[in-house]
Amino acid sequence: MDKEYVGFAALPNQLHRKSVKKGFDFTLMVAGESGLGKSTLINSLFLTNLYEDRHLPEASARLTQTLTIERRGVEIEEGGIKVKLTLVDTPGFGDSVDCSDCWLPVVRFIEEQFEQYLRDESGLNRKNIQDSRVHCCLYFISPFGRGLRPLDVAFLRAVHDKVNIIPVIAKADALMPKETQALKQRIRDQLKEEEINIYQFPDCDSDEDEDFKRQDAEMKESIPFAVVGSCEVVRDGGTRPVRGRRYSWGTVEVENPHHCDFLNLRRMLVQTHLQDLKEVTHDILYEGYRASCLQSLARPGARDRASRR
Ligand SMILES: Nc1nc2c(ncn2[C@@H]2O[C@H](COP(=O)(O)OP(=O)(O)OP(=O)(O)O)[C@@H](O)[C@H]2O)c(=O)[nH]1
Repeated sequence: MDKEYVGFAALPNQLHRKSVKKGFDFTLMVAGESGLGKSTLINSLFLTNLYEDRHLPEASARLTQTLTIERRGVEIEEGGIKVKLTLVDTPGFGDSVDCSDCWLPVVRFIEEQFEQYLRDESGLNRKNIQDSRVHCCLYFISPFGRGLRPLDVAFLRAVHDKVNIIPVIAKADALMPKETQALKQRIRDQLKEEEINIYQFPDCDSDEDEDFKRQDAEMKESIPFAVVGSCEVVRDGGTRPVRGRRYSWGTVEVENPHHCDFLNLRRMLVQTHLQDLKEVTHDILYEGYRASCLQSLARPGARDRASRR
C-alpha cells in the first residue's frame, strides 16, 4: 500500500510564505579610511534611481563627509519579496593626526548590537526581538597603497570575530586590471599572514547547476571585490542610462562586469548569500560572544563585580 500522505511536504511552502510575509531584514555596515567612497557605494548598491518601479529615497543627493555612525532603513520590494535593509555608514578613519583608536566607536557599535540582542533574548518580549546586529561589514581598502595599512589590520583584528567581513578595494577605476590583480593577491596574503578571518563562502552544493557553480567560483575568486561607485547616471552613446564615472578617456560603468566586481558583490549580498551571512552572524559570531559573556560571569568574583556596576 502507498504511504499515507500526511502533508509534511508542504512545510517548506508554509515556512516560505511566513518568511515572505514577514520580510527579510538585513544590516549592512561600511567601514574604512575616509573618502574611499563608502557612502557612494551604499547609494550605488541599493538606493538606485535607475529602477523606476522601486520607490526609494532620492539617491543623487550630494554626499557629505560622514561624521557620526548613521543608520538608514530602506525597504526594497521585488517580485513580492520584501527586504528591510538597514545601512550603517561609519565615519572614515584617518582624518585626525593621531588616529590610532579612531575605529573604536565602530567596534563599540558592533558590540552594542550584540549586547542589546543578548538583553532582549533574555527578556520577556523575546518573541519579537528587533535584530539590529550587523550581519556584514564591507571593509574599504585604498587602491593607492600597497595593501592593508597598520590601521586596517588593527580594525580588522578587533572585529573579525564579531562581524562577517567582506573586504573591498575602493575606487577600482584608479587601477589598471593587472594592478588590481596584484593588489588583490597582496591583500589575500596579508589577511592570511595576519590571521584575519574574513567571511568564508560556503561550499557550493554538488546538485547546483553548472551556471550557478561557475558564478559561485567566479565570486570567490573576486575577493577582495574591486568596486567602483557613483551617484551619477550617464548616458553613453545615448541608449541606456547607466550608473558610471565619466573620464576624458571614456566611461567606467559601475554595473559592467568587465569594469569592476560591483555586480558580483551585489549578487552575493542580495541574491545568494544574505541568509548565510545572517546564519553565520547568529550561529557563530553571536553565539561566540554569548559564550564569552557567560564564561566571564562564571569566573570567581565576576558576579560581584557585575552587580556593583
Ligand atoms: N574615482 C572614484 N571616485 C569615487 C568613487 N566612489 C566615490 N568617489 C568619490 O570620492 C569622494 C568621497 O566619496 P564618499 O562616498 O563621500 O566617501 P566616504 O568613504 O563615505 O567618505 P567619509 O564620509 O569621509 O568616510 C566623492 O567625491 C566621490 O564622488 C569611485 O569608485 N571612484
